[in-house]
Amino acid sequence: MSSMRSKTFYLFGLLAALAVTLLSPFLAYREAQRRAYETEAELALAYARDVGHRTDEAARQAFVGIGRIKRAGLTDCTPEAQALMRRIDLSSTYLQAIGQVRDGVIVCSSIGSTRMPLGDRTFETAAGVRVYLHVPVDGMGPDSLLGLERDGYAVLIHSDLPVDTSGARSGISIAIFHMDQPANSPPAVARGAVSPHWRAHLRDQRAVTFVDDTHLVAIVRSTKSATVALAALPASQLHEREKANAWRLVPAGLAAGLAFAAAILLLARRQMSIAAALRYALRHDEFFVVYQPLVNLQTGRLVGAEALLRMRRGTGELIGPDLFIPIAEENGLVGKLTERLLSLIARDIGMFLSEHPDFHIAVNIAAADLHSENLPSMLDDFLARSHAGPRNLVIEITERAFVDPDLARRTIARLRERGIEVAIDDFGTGYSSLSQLESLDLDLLKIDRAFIQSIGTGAPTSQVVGYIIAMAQRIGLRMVAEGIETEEQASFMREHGVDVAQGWLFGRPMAFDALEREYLARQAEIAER
Ligand SMILES: Nc1nc2c(ncn2[C@@H]2O[C@H](COP(=O)(O)O[C@H]3[C@@H](O)[C@H](n4cnc5c(=O)[nH]c(N)nc54)O[C@@H]3COP(=O)(O)O)[C@@H](O)[C@H]2O)c(=O)[nH]1
Repeated sequence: MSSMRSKTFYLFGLLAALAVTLLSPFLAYREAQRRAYETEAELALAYARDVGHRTDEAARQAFVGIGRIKRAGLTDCTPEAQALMRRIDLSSTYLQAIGQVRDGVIVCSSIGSTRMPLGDRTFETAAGVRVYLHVPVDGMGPDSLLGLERDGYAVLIHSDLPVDTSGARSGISIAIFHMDQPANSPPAVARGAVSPHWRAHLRDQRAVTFVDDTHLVAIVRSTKSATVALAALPASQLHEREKANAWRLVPAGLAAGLAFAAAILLLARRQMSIAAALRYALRHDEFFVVYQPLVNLQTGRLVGAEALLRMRRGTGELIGPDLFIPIAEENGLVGKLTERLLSLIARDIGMFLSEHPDFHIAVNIAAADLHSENLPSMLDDFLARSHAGPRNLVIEITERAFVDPDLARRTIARLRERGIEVAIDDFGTGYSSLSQLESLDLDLLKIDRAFIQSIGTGAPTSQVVGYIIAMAQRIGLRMVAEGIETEEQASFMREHGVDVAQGWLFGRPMAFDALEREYLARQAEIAER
């Protein structure tokens, strides 16, 4: 069953690796397309904005010019009026001519007294501006000049000026529409192929980009005049850029995908090989136990030790419980490990516990142990073999192991009936609430290392340790502070009424012989005081 689980895990790893390998070129290609679109659309928008600015500037010059003549009150084609028209014309960059209009004909202008018919009016804007898109002038094409007439005056603008974006991409199409032109009518001014239907894509937006069959189109609405400017790049240029991006990104994506897939496979294989190594280690006695001192913070006495399992492979490689306990749990091996742990402790300690009834060994058990019917009898066996009393043993259960609180409560009750004390380990890292904690009927609470390390740092979690202590005191739990590394942390705990501490300040996990020597040395030191 357990080897079945690791095989399933490996199979999942294999499938995940395959999916990543197949997906990565596809995702890289999508990314190449996205980036190409982003770059080309940005470029088209820049052209459209440039055309929009030119259009606004041309309109501004036209209406400022007309306004100046009107304000001067020079209504007839007097020499002063024509001189003013010339000055306006010369000082503007977009106007070809400005003149006075009568019945659709310029009767005099900045370029003289030659009469110039404006031709057929194309449309009239809501603001009362008459727009002539094809002003007929001898020697110029029909679409060369654009006329704008208001209040009896007109300006002529060369149609190329607003749409002449120098240095523009080859194949670019540019157009200007007036908002008052009927839908689907051709643009007011255009360069290159422009579909009248593109304008409808803008709807109520300020700017829009889209791709149709032939072009990538950008349309921008002016904030200053009732016009929209459009720039369209050939779709073939977009596809060229997609291809260029894809040549760079797809191999990189594939390489990253393969590396990721290899990492998944390696992890899956390692999981499988650790599971296999665990089974082998159980058969070939590759486990040993180290003991970390538990010290009374008031007296300095060594009151117990936490037993911590280690695995040393035949190659000498040391594997820590952080790695093998979760894999043992996944592979249904944790019960066997706990059994081995207890028998190793019994072998290490000999008669020590029976000779030191005040000393206890703290043993970690996993969720599966908590739910196992065998646990109490396993502990009874251990106590009997060690000639120890129930007070010589403390069971540490992590908060995360309480997956089934009712079952946990029953097991805890069975242990406490025997006189074995039970501690909640790593408190604060799970989701136990105060009421849950109370209902579990525990003896001890181990404050997690993470909270201890935040003491004196000013981090938000540094407050939490005070709340945990107050809560434990309120429900009558004794406390053990784990991971004490500095004198400051130890003093904090002492001052806050925490009885027992564990951590590198007092000693790292060690062999039982070393622990025994440490115990005797401390006892002698205390006796001498
Ligand atoms: N179910 C079982 N779980 C076990 C068993 N043996 C260990 N474990 C659990 O594995 C986790 C890692 O344990 P370990 O690598 O042994 O680390 C312990 C200490 O070495 C470490 N520690 C102690 N003091 C300090 C310190 O001052 N600084 C620091 N950085 N680390 C310190 O903490 C670990 C003990 O933690 P805890 O048990 O929460 O008191 C760990 O979760 C073990 O519980 C086993 O046999 N079965």
